[in-house]
Amino acid sequence: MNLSAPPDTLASNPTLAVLGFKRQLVYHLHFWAFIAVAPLVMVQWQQSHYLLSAMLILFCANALLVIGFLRLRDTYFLKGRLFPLLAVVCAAYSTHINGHAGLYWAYPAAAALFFLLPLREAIGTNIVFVVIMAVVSFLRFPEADFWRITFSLGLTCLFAMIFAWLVGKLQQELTRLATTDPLTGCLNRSQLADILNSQIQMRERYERVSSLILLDLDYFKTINDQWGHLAGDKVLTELALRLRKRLRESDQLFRIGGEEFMVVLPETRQKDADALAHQLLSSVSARPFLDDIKLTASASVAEVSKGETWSVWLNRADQALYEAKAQGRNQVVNAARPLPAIGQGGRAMPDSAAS
Ligand SMILES: Nc1nc2c(ncn2[C@@H]2O[C@H](COP(=O)(O)OP(=O)(O)OP(=O)(O)O)[C@@H](O)[C@H]2O)c(=O)[nH]1
Repeated sequence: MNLSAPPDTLASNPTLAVLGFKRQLVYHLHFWAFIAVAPLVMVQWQQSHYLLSAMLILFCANALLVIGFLRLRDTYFLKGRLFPLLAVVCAAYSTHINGHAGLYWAYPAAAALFFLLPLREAIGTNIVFVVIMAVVSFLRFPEADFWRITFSLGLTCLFAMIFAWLVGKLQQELTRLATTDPLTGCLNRSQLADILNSQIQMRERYERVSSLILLDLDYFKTINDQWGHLAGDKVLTELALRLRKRLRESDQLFRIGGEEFMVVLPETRQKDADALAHQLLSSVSARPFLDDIKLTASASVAEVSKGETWSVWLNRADQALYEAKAQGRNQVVNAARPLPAIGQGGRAMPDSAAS
C-alpha cells in the first residue's frame, strides 16, 4: 500500500485550496499516528495488556481506514470521530495501567484533537479528556504529580486551542481576501465558475431557473480622466453599495472587471431579472455620484438555458451587453436564447424570436 500523502493538485478556487490543506493535515496526522502507535500493539501484547493492545489495534485500523478513504474515495471516514475517542480512551487507560509511560501519550493526543475536530467539539472533548486524566492521575500518582499533570495537560490544551483558533481565523481571512475585490467588497472572479455551475445544476436537476445580469458603467474612462483615479475608485465603491442595497441576500454580486459587475439571481426568470436590471440602471442614473458626477450604465440579462455550460451562459450575456453599448448605452438588452443543439452545435436566436 502506498502510504505517501495524496498528491497536491492546484485547487481551482480558494475554498477548495483550504479544503485541500485540511485533507493533507488529516492525512498526515493519521499516517504518523499509525507509525507511532503500531509498534506499541506488540509492546503492550508482550506485557500481557491485551485490552490496551486491542484498543491500539482498533486505533491503527481506524488510521488505515481514514488514509485509505482519503486516497481512494476522497472522503473522510466517519469524519475523524474515532481518532479522538480512541486516543482519549487509550491514553487514559494506558496511564491507569502503565503510569508515567502511558501519560506521555496524552499530550500529543490533546494537541491532535484541535486539528481533527471542529473547534467547539475539540474544546469540549479536551475538557472531558483533562478531567478524565485528572481523575486517573489522582488515583494513580502522588498529589504533587496530580497537580503537575493536570496543569501541564490543561496548558497544552490551551496553547493548542489558541493556535488552532488563530489558524482557523487566518484561513477565513485568507479565503475572504482571495475571493473578494478589496475596493468594493464584491466577489471576484475566483468563484465565478463554481457559482454559475451550481446554478446550472439547480436548473438541470430541479428545473430551478436562475438568471444573471451584467452591468457596466458608461464612459467610465472619462470619470478617471476628468476627476482622477481616486474619484473613480470612490464611484465604484458607491456603485457597489447602491447595487447591493437593491439586491436580495441570496443574490451574489461580483466585480468581474474594472467597471463591470455581475449579479447572479437564483430562482429568477428572465422577465423578473430584466425588471431588476432596469431598477439597477435607475439607481445608477437617478442620483449623481460624489455629489456631482452624473453616470449611466448599460446592462444585459441572461436566463440559464438547459444544457449550456457556464461559459456559454456568460458569453450570451456578454454579447447582449456589447449590443447595449452599441445601441447607445443606458439600456438593458436581453440575451439571445440558444437554439436547441442540432448535431454538434446550436446557434443563438434573438430573444424576441424566442418568446
Ligand atoms: N478608478 C478606477 N478605474 C478603473 C478601475 N479599473 C478599471 N478602471 C478604468 O475603467 C476604464 C474603463 O474604460 P473603458 O473600458 O474604455 O470603458 P468606458 O470608458 O466605461 O466605456 P464604455 O464601457 O464603452 O461605456 C479605464 O479607464 C480603466 O482604467 C479601478 O479599479 N479604479
